[in-house]
Amino acid sequence: MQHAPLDEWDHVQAMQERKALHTLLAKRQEDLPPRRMKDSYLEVILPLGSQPEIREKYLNVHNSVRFGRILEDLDSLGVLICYTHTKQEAQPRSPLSIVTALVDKINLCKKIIYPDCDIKFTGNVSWVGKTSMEVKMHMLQLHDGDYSPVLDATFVMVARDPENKRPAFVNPLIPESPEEEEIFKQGEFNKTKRIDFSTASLLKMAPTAEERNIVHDIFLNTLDTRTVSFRSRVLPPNSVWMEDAKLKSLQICHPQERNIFNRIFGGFLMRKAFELGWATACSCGGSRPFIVSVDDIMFQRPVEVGSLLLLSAQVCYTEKNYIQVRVHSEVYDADTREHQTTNIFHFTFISEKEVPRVVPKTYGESMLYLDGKRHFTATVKEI
Ligand SMILES: CCCCCC(=O)SCCNC(=O)CCNC(=O)[C@H](O)C(C)(C)COP(=O)(O)OP(=O)(O)OC[C@H]1O[C@@H](n2cnc3c(N)ncnc32)[C@H](O)[C@@H]1OP(=O)(O)O
Repeated sequence: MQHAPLDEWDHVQAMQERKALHTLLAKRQEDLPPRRMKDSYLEVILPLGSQPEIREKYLNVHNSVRFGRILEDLDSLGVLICYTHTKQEAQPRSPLSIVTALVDKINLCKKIIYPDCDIKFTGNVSWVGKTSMEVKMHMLQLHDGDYSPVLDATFVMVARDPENKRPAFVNPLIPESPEEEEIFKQGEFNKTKRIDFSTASLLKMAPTAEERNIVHDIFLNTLDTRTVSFRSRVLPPNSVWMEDAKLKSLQICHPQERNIFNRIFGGFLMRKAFELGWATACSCGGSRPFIVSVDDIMFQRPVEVGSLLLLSAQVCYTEKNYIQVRVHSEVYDADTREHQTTNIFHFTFISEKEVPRVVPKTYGESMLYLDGKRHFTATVKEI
């Protein structure tokens, strides 16, 4: 007789139980009671100052807080806020499976997060579509009796049915004041902006005339004036070829990292991608990089337990002390030998020292360079 491993059996059983929750789903969004922004507002304290025993998990070797751990906490809080928004008092359990679809933006206004001061997270649902919810979160840290801001984050979560197969409706959101109307409108605007940005993607459209000139100038700058051959390329001073500014890693996705739907946690994926991105920025820049901004992390596909997760980090663009890193993650199915992209991450770092310029050699690298430049320019406008 064959036995299913105990943990797997637990999840099979849990999924069977979740199937029964289908009857609790709303048929139309209008059947769900509207919510206010304050209905989903949550405040959570991470007591790093008052409970030293939890510090170890958060500590990095520079005696500050590991940003990857903060990404995990933001992901969990975002999901909790969405469950609060969609909570029905009469239902003992929520029929919804809420998943992270996108990290729109995380902007940091502090370079260092201290490992021995309490942290406060706050957040609420700021915009709602039919099945998606935008969540705005803030993180503050306690110094001399006052909480001061560290970062602002915007995530998009999507509600799915109990088996995580189809989208499910969420409660409408009603803004209550002119300020809330403004926040709601911003959510609407963010949605359009995301569509525009992805339509103009360099994977779908040719670069603009200005961008083409940039690429051509870089190309001319790398030609060997002695041979005047397209084939021999020379690296300009204070520069590094893009092909030498990348790192790869492999993760085996163990059951320990799964969420209640038996898929890998978005927060875990973000932490792993961030840490590889940081290491790449560190080895390219030659000094300690600090995270400034995270943007446009799309969770295109869930990552199954047991997957082989391949992460590739590439420095795409540098300017003065800034380093723009793109991390591509894909799962490899050893049985079918197929690769599938699951996420693309964009991180902006600032280094202690000025960093070398990265130089693309191929057309594909040039497109990554321009994409990195676009992300960097959008980030710098906001910070
Ligand atoms: C408690 C445990 C959970 C913890 C959280 C996690 O760790 S979750 C684990 C990490 N995340 C994941 O594994 C998710 C992987 N991705 C997916 O499964 C899928 O890509 C997805 C469910 C997010 C979206 O799938 P589809 O694009 O097929 O969905 P569909 O077209 O029906 O759209 C559903 C709603 O999502 C919105 N939507 C979809 N992709 C979006 C994106 N990138 N940015 C913004 N919004 C998006 C749509 O506008 C729509 O909203 P409207 O209907 O409002 O117009």
